[in-house]
Amino acid sequence: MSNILEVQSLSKYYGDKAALNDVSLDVPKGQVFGLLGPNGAGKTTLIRIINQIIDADSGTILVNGEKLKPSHIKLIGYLPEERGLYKKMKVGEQLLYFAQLKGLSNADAKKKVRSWMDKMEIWEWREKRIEDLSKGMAQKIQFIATVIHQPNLLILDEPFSGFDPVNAELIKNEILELKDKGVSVILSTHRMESVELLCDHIAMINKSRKVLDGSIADIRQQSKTNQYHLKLRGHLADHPSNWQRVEGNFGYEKFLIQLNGHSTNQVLEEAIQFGDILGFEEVIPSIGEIFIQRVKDTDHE
Ligand SMILES: Nc1ncnc2c1ncn2[C@@H]1O[C@H](COP(=O)(O)OP(=O)(O)OP(=O)(O)O)[C@@H](O)[C@H]1O
Repeated sequence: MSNILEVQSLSKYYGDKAALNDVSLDVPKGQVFGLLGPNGAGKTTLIRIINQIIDADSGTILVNGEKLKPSHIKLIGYLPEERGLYKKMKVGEQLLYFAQLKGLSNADAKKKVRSWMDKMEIWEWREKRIEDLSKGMAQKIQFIATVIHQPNLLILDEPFSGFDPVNAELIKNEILELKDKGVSVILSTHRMESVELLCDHIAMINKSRKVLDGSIADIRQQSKTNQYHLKLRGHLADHPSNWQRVEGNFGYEKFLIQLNGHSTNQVLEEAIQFGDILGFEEVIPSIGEIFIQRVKDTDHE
């Protein structure tokens, strides 16, 4: 599979403080790529360099195998964390303006504005000024402004902020629909449940360096620690000392068990003696848990 974006040994300093330190990553075509990291890690700096808002001190960026150049801006749709709409401008005019700015003809821009506004069921807002919209409504307009010119690469910085759960779901589905059409997406967010739902691949930056990179499936598999959850019916008067009780209500008890050289069958043979087994499954850390662990690990390195 080819990459839409390749970042090679990118560094950026503010004074003598590194915002990005020798960061390299490949964004595969047609995937949702999660760019994660704690506050101040360097994500926005990287995104701004890709969008040619600021320059790197060293390193290279390739878009579709070509060195980053001004004409690439039209291939990219960027939703910045700080939204930038003109407050006094009317919704319809504003979307037309953004579409034309990104190279669409007047006729094409009009068609696209109409179809996106219909799709999002907001055509009746076209005469409203941005300053008269709620935060969530304005976010919808900003999302349309980001995708209206049919970019090949979408860079979305916290795209769900300000949305209620219904609209967040709508935006999530739009992102997946765009992915189905072949659009590549870089998603930067602190919402780990969105990362699990949407991303195929993630990279994590901590303190200006890349500290994790891989497919979600591989990263979760590699983060396993040989632990299992065992659920038994009822209330147990006694249990082995190496079982850690993690939950117990509603007529069952749940334990965390570290295999420690035993096989899963051996654990189950022992468990049968304590009661009716309701469940037994491997503990696979969530991306949120992996994130926290990785930050702790690399903070101490
Ligand atoms: N214009 C600037 N001048 C000086 N330092 C800056 C500037 N922009 C960013 N930095 C510093 O660079 C580092 C990386 O910041 P950046 O905004 O890229 O982080 P981030 O990962 O996007 O964080 P967040 O999740 O909080 O948005 C931080 O230490 C920040 O203080």
